[in-house]
Amino acid sequence: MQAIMYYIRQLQRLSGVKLYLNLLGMVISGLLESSAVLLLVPMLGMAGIQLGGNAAGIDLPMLDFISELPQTSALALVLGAYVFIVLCQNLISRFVAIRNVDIQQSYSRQLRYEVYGALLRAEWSFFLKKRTSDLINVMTTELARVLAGISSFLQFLTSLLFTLVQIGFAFWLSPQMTLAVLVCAVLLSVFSRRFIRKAKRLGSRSSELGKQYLAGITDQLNGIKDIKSNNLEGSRLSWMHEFTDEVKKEQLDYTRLRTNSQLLYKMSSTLLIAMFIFVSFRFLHVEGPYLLLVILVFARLWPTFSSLQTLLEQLASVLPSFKILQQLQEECLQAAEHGAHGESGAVAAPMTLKHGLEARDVNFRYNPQEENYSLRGVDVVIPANRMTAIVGRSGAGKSTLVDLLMGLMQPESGEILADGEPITGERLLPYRRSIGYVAQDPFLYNATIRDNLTMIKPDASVAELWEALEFASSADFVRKLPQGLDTLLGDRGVRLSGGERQRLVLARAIIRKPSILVLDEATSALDTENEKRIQEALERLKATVTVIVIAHRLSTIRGADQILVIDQGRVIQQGVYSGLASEKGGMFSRLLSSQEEAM
Ligand SMILES: Nc1ncnc2c1ncn2[C@@H]1O[C@H](COP(=O)(O)OP(=O)(O)OP(=O)(O)O)[C@@H](O)[C@H]1O
Repeated sequence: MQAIMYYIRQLQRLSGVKLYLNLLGMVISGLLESSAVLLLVPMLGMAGIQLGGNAAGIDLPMLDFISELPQTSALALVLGAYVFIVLCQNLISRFVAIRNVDIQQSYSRQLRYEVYGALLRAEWSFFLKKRTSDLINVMTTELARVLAGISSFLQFLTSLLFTLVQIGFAFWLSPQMTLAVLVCAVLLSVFSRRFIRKAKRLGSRSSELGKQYLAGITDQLNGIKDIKSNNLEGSRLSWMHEFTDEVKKEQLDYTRLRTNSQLLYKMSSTLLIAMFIFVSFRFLHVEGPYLLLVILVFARLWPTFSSLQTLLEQLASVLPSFKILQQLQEECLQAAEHGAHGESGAVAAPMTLKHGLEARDVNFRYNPQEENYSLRGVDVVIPANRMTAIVGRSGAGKSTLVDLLMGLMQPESGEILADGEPITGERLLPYRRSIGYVAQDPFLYNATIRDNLTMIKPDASVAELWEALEFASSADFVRKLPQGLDTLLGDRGVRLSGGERQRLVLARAIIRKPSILVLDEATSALDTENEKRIQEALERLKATVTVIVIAHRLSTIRGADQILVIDQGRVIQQGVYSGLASEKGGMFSRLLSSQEEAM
């Protein structure tokens, strides 16, 4: 309940008085509906059924004048009033329904924006610990369930107010009857608490199933090539079969729960009406009109209790989603990067690296509970406007060092300095803005080539776009594409080869004219000719840009000003290509000879 209240308070802050006006509108609508029903009393009276008078305990002096009118005029008046009240009630209902959607959609927009903003502000290590599919699940399914829950909560509040109005009317018609109905309702609600507890349990199961489904299906569709080439279709289908069976069971359980609780309310209402009529008739000897009143009070009141119960069950079933969303927001807040973009989304101006980067006695491990460190006592200086290459065996710690140098993660101990100052706090984002990065697995958005490039520099001119493409040796193939810069990439557009993707990502990294360019295996998928052209371009660039490359193909780093050799998280050799190659028995010369043997 605490989690629900957290989001309701947010909604209240966002919608302010509008929310209360809407609730008031709902109450007025309820009042009008009840008074329309109340008009049945004189109408029935005119039709010869005497509900008024002492027998039924109803006194409507304000309607006495009707009986003094000629019968036709009286009937026309009553019917006209009835139509007018129903019209007003419906107009208010319509207005309230539209306002409700307005309030809920504004809040939905705000909540999505807030949660996504919190996610984007979280540091990189937060994402390393999370499954992407779990985050997608929270951003889609769980968030939608929370919004549906808020809608149920507002409906619950409205129904509650409406029920109070109905109780007021019923009390006026017959206090004893109303009290009796209320006592029965309270007894039943105590008994129905187990339905609510069960709905909550089913809600948790439903959330867990949703999470599992998204994780499974994302994993399998990402690995579809592996599935097809290894002929795993059958086993994947049986996974789907088992999973859908679980979903079916869960849905059936929830439907059973809902229908059981509805059955209980319906049967109890029928039984109670029968009992009241029997007792009134047999022992209290009351008249027919009073019996009609019993039915009227029950018929108006009992469905509102029943709908309150349904709404409570709905609310209980989405309660776990409120907790999941709140937990994610709290985790994001704890993992927020210092100086991360504020609400306005304003971006920091990039810094220019003048002297260089330094890792000072850096130790790092991904999991503080584990003994193994990915980096140990790393002490290196990376001079500005030079090319530094990082080499080593697979799993040596190259990408980890680069991630720390980019300020994506913070060392467990030691410091990363840019021009002698730690890259923490307010300096982090301006520093990160000064970096152009090309990852091992180049990522392009499902958008046009132009959009992919201008995403990094929105004000880039066409000439600048082509300059970056020339640099990355991709201008020729982009020119040949049917729509050139406006060619759509990705699932719905052109599929590029691994090498073409790498070159486009390199063009994107360079377009901002970064002060630091980080290439993590960025030319691994290129043919020799394109790789050579990029090497030459990098050679020209390094006078003005600090270039850091991770390379497996050692032939590509001959021109590097400095090579760092890493093994088991330590920097074990440092120097220029020729010097390291001549250190016999060293790791670098061993890597070199194993590559020469492989050629
Ligand atoms: N997200 C992670 N969580 C836990 N351990 C990790 C994670 N990423 C890397 N490691 C571990 O840290 C060590 C260094 O990994 P890193 O990716 O830096 O190596 P690398 O030299 O870049 O390897 P490769 O050349 O294969 O990319 C490895 O032992 C690896 O298992």
